Amino acid sequence: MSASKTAVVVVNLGTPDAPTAPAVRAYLKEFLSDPRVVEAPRWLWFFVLRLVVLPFRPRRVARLYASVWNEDSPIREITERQARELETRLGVTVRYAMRYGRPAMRPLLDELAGEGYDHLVILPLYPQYSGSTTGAVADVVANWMHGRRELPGLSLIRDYWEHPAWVEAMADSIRAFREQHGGADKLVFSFHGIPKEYEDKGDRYGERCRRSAHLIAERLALADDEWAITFQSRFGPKEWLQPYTDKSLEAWAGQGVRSVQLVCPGFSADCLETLEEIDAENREIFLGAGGERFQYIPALNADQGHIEALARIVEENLPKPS
Ligand SMILES: C=CC1=C(C)c2cc3[nH]c(cc4nc(cc5[nH]c(cc1n2)c(C)c5CCC(=O)O)C(CCC(=O)O)=C4C)c(C)c3C=C
Ligand SMILES: [Fe+2]
Ligand SMILES: [Fe+2]
Repeated sequence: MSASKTAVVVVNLGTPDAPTAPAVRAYLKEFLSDPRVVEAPRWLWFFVLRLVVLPFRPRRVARLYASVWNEDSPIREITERQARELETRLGVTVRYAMRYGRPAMRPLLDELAGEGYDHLVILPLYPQYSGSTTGAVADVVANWMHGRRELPGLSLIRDYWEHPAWVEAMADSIRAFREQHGGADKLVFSFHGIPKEYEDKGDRYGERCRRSAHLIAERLALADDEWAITFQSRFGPKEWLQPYTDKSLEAWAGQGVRSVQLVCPGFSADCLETLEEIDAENREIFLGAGGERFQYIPALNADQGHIEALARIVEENLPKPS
């Protein structure tokens, strides 16, 4: 047999095709129907999704998407650039897909198999593993493999929050921002939340986020009172991981914290959740509650330091030459 032919597949969460209510509705229907994302009893969620969420949320969310949309959705534009730059750096085929919406994972896996790739390195672009994100990417790969006669070799990069190259890239990016703009009373590490119940049932995502922030803060030699961890993006009436980003900002402003810098180390690309929820909504909350200066430190996106870190992480997962 000839030497193995490897492709890297980078995957991010997903996004609608357009910033319009019908496109957002189609996207949210696919996304929120995944039991990895919403674990409510199926029969109950079937009705709540169709009668409560999908008739109302898409119109509001489409407006938010429109406020951050460029030629395309930022998360798709950035993921595409990341894949292109990673391919140049690695000298190995790198393609990208979205877990929900387009470009979808399954047709890409079919295409790669058809092109004779017999080893796939799957890199979900979530530094901290959660069943609701990376687990959902793994499901697609597992379902795709089910029943196939010829299987490729497979490396699934489960997470990389502890990898020194990634920690260093995060710290370098924060340091560079602070060298240019100065510091703030508080540096806030804001992570996307998950329902508290998922943690109670064994998802250790929250612990990974906390340890992740500690590693970055340690690298920046920050004192304990100079930084904090919060969780954003609550959805639905149940409790999510705490402390909440919006409530914390409000409370700090009331306690005399004048300036904050927010960074979101769980997001490898800027998207609706960082550009709108953090940089617009939470900015307004903090300044409205008496804060004086709010700065958002962008995600690592396609920065050279990020590409270099991802390349090193992938290299450790490439098959050894025979
Ligand atoms: C309802 C449950 C949700 C869970 C659990 C969840 C986990 C989770 N999500 C991300 C990353 C992203 N989420 C994004 C958008 C988004 N997330 C949810 C819900 C859950 N997320 C919704 C409903 C939406 C869509 C917007 C909205 O209707 O409010 C995005 C942005 C995508 C974009 O198009 O820009 C990202 C990225 C993580 C990391 C995570 C758990 C670890
Ligand atoms: Fe989300
Ligand atoms: Fe959000």
